[in-house]
Order: sequence, then C-alpha cells, then structure tokens
Amino acid sequence: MGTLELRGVTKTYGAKKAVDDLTIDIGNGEFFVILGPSGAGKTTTLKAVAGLVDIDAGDVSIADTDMTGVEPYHRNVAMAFESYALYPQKTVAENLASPLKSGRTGNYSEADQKERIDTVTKTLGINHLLNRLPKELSNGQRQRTALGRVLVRPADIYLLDEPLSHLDAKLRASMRAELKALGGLSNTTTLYVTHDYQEALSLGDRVGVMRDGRLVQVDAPAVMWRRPKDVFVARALGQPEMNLVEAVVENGAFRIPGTEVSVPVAQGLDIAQGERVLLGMRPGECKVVGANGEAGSGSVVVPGKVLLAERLGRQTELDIETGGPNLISTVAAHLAPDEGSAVDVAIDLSNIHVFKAAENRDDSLRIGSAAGADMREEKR
Ligand SMILES: Nc1ncnc2c1ncn2[C@@H]1O[C@H](COP(=O)(O)OP(=O)(O)OP(=O)(O)O)[C@@H](O)[C@H]1O
Repeated sequence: MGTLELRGVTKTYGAKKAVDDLTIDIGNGEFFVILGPSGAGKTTTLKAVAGLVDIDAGDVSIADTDMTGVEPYHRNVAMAFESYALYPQKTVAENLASPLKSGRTGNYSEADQKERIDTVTKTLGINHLLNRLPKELSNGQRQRTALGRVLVRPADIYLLDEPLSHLDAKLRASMRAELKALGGLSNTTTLYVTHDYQEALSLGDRVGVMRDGRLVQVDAPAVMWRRPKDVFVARALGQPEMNLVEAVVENGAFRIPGTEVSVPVAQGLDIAQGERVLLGMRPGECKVVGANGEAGSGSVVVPGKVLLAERLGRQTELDIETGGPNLISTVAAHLAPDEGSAVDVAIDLSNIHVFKAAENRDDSLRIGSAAGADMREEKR
C-alpha cells in the first residue's frame, strides 16, 4: 500500500505534449480513475508512474519515496496493460502463480498462493479455466487472466489500463461490481485508466477527466456528475451525450432561438444581458410528459414532436423536434411515445446546466444551473 504523488509530470513526444504538467495526489488505498478520450495521455501517465517512460519534467513519489532514477522493477507497482502479457506455454493457474514465485514481493507458501489465486480467479470468473493455456481462451478470458496476474500479488500501487475493454457489455458491468469489491478488499492504491464513463463513475473514489495531457477536473463521481466544470467534462459523462442548446440572455431569461421557450435566469448567476450561453440537459433528465402534460413547478416545458424513436434494450432514445435545436431524451421503452407524436418535454431547472459559451464549445465553463449558482457548501 502507499500514496502516489505526481508533481508537474511532463512527457513530450516530438512536438506533442502527451502529459502536460500533471499534478495528482492519490491517497493510500484510494481508487483513482483517469477518464479521457483516445490520445489524452492516460497510458503515458501510467507509464510515467511505472517508470516505463523517461519523463521530461516533474517527479513521481510512491509511498513518500521519490522514484526518480528508480527502475520499474523496484517501484513495487503492478501494471496491467490493455494488451495482455501472458506466458503462452503456461496454464492460467501457472500464469497466475508466477508473480508469487518471483520472491520480490515476499515468499508465499503453496497454501497462500492457492488462496490468493482462488480469491482473484473467483472474483474474475475464471476459476473454471485454471488448466487452460492462453491460446485456449477467448479474448475476454485472456484479459481477465492478465488482470488476475496483476491483482494476485500485493503491490504498493496497481496501475490498470483499460482492463475491461475486451469484455462484452454485460460481463463488463458485472466485472465492474466485482472489481469494486476486490478493490475494497485489497485496499490497494489504484490508478485506473478508461475511456468508459460508466466504469469511471462506478469504480472511482475520485475521477480525473483528462484532456490533451492535462486534468480538467478532479472530483468524486457524484460531484462531477452534478457539476461538470465545463462542456468537455459534461460531454465526457453520459451516453447519449448531454444535449447542448444555445441560448441568449434577454430580459432576465434564457431564450432559445426558434422556440417559445424561455428559462428564467436565477438569482446569483453571473451572467449579463445579451450573453450567449449553452444550456446542458442530460437525455435521461429530459422527461417526456405527453402533450400538455403536468410539468410541476421548478421545471421548464419544451413542446415538441417525436422525430425518431430508437429502441435500445430497456430504453428508447427519442429525437424530438422543438422548432429550435432537437432534443434527445431517453425513456423506459414501455413508456416511449410513437414516432410522430406531439409531446412535452419537462426538465427540472436544477437539471439544466448553464455554461458560458466560449469560442471553442468544449471550453465553455459551467456557472451553475437554471435553478441558481452552485452553493459553495454543496460542492463536497
Ligand atoms: N511512443 C510514442 N511515440 C510518439 N508519440 C506517442 C508515443 N506514445 C504516445 N504518443 C502520443 O502521445 C499522446 C498520448 O498518448 P497516450 O497513449 O498516453 O494516450 P491515451 O489517452 O492512453 O490514449 P488511448 O486511450 O488511445 O490509449 C498521443 O497523441 C500519442 O499519439
């Protein structure tokens, strides 16, 4: 176990700053997730911690010890890459036992080894595959075995790079729950990298959203979901993505061009007449209430017509014409209106995120919700 600190870590490849002045403090036993799109610098960050790349600036400390000049072998980190490194001629059981036999993380009796392997393989659902060779496994099983090799041995830090990426959606969801349980049990500081927001929100004690080598926001999942710092973070969380609708402040209200909709500007929002904003509304929070349905106080109603209704499992995704920008709404499939129906979409004011429109849309900063500015004490 140990803390992990990165101070001003920078790694450049040619003209590209893969990691740009990155500072993170990860607590002992914390499960920290880096979420970001392809090329954001996630893997390079893990490699910097593992000592697998030479960093240009900054430093990494593990368990309060500066790792500058310390070889990867001596850092006591266990890393799982997206590509799985397994011994092809060894069985699953032998692959899992090999990290325990190296002696560098302690000596394990046969019984200890068996117990550790048992716990990990049961958690990962691969305990029926112990006698198979890697070539006799599916990609998902191979990936779980590779993850098992990492989790089986104690380390100060686990570094996990998209370890569930080759699993199908169902298995991935169940593995998330099991990994969480395993993390809780082992209490090992973990730095976990993913581009899957559900994984990030469900696994992370804290999540850091990475963009172009920098962390844009670091927060607990619930805080980040409620208060994404900018449009980039807001778009990174949620599938389908948050609806983003341009609006202008006129006479104390946000007016959405092309519609009759006007959302009152709540007190305390730092916004001036004529300013352009983006109103963000998550599809799951755009509630279809039927035409002329009851919206209730504290919400805004947008009348529209269902252009497309696409059933996706238990949910249906609706594309709703409003006269202005279309809105995407997700509803339980059995409640979904037919294509062509007139509907009202009700959105709670507190679920309407207000971003000051920036030249690059992703840079637009959140200033609060349509219900008001964020209260400081609500932040944590
Ligand atoms: N060995 C390398 N040589 C040159 N450029 C590299 C190298 N490794 C990474 N890069 C570049 O650095 C940037 C960050 O890469 P990195 O692999 O860390 O991103 P990532 O967030 O892990 O992406 P992905 O999710 O696709 O794995 C990218 O622009 C990538 O092309």
